[in-house]
Amino acid sequence: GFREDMMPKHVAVIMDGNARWAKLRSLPASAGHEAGSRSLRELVELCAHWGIRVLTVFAFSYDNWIRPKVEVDFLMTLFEREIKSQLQNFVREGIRISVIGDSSKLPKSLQKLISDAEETTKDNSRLQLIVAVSYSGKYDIVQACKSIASKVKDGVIQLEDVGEGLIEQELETNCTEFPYPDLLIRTSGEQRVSNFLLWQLAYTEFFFAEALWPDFGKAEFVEALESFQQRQRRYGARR
Ligand SMILES: CC(C)CCOP(=O)(O)OP(=O)(O)O
Ligand SMILES: [Mg+2]
Repeated sequence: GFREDMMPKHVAVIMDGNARWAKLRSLPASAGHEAGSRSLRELVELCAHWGIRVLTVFAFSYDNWIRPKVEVDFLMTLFEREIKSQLQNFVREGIRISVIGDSSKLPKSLQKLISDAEETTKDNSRLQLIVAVSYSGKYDIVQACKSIASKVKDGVIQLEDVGEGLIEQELETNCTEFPYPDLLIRTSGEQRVSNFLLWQLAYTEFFFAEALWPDFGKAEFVEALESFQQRQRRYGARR
């Protein structure tokens, strides 16, 4: 079993395998994404129950825009439906929702829904759910560099002010007091980062699960947490 007093503060998840899950059942990808949304609801509940402070999920990468329009449109409507249906639950449970990524490409209605949901839940402090939508880790670092460069150019900050803390403040994960995931889980057997969080994963423990995302439930999450608690994190020191 795992110890509830040694929980990771911040868990990040690359939710992968929805389409394969659907294909195995001769269903369309949309059925896989529907099933995947149920997995996410369950994981949010478990994280809140176990006192995990931040859960960051990769819901749609910037690269996913190249998918068939019918699938992208479905995912956008799924995001809207899920935010609408979960908002009161988040308010009741003390869950804050934040969205990171290039929102300019999202439907205007979804952009509005996101900013309203972020505003409505901004003071909730039990669990922060950060949903990466149209997100790219490299883009996040580029936009932070541009912001810092323009501040130096305008004399707002000096060159010697540029350090890890300033970059942390300029990245899109500046919406949380715990920007560095302790544990990254990727499902479906893939073992890569896929341009998710990059700077933030500097000392993160990785756990790769064989389960397809719709099949990732409590038992699979417990297995990842137990593995995490076996790890001896050294941050560069000798054993
Ligand atoms: C959009 C993203 C959460 C979808 C994850 O599942 P997927 O569509 O990549 O599924 P496959 O890896 O099985 O193709
Ligand atoms: Mg995939």
